[in-house]
Amino acid sequence: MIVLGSTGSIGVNTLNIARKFNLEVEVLVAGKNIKLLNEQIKEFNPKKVVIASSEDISNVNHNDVKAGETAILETIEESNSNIVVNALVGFLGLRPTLKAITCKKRVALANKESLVVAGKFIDQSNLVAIDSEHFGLWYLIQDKKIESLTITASGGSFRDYPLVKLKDVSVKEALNHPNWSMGNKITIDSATMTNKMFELLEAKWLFDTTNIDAIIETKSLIHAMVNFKDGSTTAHIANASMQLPISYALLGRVDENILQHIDLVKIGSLEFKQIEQERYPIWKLRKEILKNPDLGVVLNAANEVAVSKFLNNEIGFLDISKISIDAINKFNNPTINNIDDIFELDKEIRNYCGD
Ligand SMILES: NC(=O)C1=CN([C@@H]2O[C@H](COP(=O)(O)OP(=O)(O)OC[C@H]3O[C@@H](n4cnc5c(N)ncnc54)[C@H](OP(=O)(O)O)[C@@H]3O)[C@@H](O)[C@H]2O)C=CC1
Ligand SMILES: CC(=O)[C@@H](O)[C@H](O)COP(=O)(O)O
Ligand SMILES: [Mn+2]
Repeated sequence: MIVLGSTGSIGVNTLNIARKFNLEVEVLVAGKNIKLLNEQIKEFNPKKVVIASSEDISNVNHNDVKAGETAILETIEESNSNIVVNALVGFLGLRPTLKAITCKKRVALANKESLVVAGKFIDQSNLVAIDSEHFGLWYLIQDKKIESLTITASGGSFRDYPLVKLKDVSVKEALNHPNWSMGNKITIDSATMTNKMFELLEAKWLFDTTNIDAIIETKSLIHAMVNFKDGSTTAHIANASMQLPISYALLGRVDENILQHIDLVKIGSLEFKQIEQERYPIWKLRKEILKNPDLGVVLNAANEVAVSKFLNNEIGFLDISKISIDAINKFNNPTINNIDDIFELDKEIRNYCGD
């Protein structure tokens, strides 16, 4: 397989599954974490390696190392592997997703931003999403009449903070997710609830419905629920680990044990809450965005600029959602007729948001 983003949270979990099931790793793609990449090279012996910047090539212990986005695309094209795990973060993941599809490879897609911005142009016939909630939905959906889908949110790092404190929170506090250990960008997206907005769009494209909502389940043990026409609701319950969704994406079917079952008696109780707009202002956009999914391009670009500024201590936490909402108000009716329009609009919005 090809692992794009091998040194990240999903990348490392993917390699844990590759180790467990003895899967061959043909290509590793990473960014700046050369130390971890070298350890992965030693263990998995890939044929090719691609990194973000040519400056780091001499530090990589491999004789076939290339750098940059074009090298990622060429390497996908030249590889023999049938499966591409896309665990890159952000808009950067879109071109590799499109390339892997064009090359008729199976795409194990953690890079949800690909679907958020370009869902309507993405051929899903050989694509599996790696996202805990969507895995849960897939697991639950059966051949019965469905009324609606529900995904859960943890509520993120500031779920229990007094609202008045939110304007002064630090980057360190924002990166302290209550239940999941993930990369920085998605952890901030969880804290603003933008991750859940992305996931509604992701679900819209994956399951072809806008009859989908989210609620907070504070322990992240229930990942998704399906409400059937007959009045029953089923829930997907599993420990908070990405190893199960990744295993299914890589293997198709899993009969071995991957996770420990949850001991409900030990857990004792679960708590559910509404997603409140006062704490998560981005949630005001929910109906508008589901009605016009092309707005995913606007939300994604503005959010990427804002999250990067926040992580660099250039703006406060509450400014992230303000920047996204402002961009949605400004570009409220985008025209997207083809994939090139997405790249154009993405650039325009980044400019507008001061990238
Ligand atoms: N983490 C999770 O549990 C979940 C994540 N996702 C989605 O999966 C995707 C990945 O998330 P996550 O693993 O948390 O993110 P991380 O930030 O942990 O990992 C991102 C990976 O991309 C690499 N990378 C970044 N920039 C470049 C570049 N220019 N060229 C090559 N490689 C690059 C990083 O390299 P390096 O670190 O070496 O710089 C790292 O390997 C996101 O879209 C996220 O929304 C979805 C569900 C759950
Ligand atoms: C693990 C996973 O799928 C993440 O997308 C997770 O859902 C993030 O947590 P939040 O529920 O806080 O957004
Ligand atoms: Mn998720």
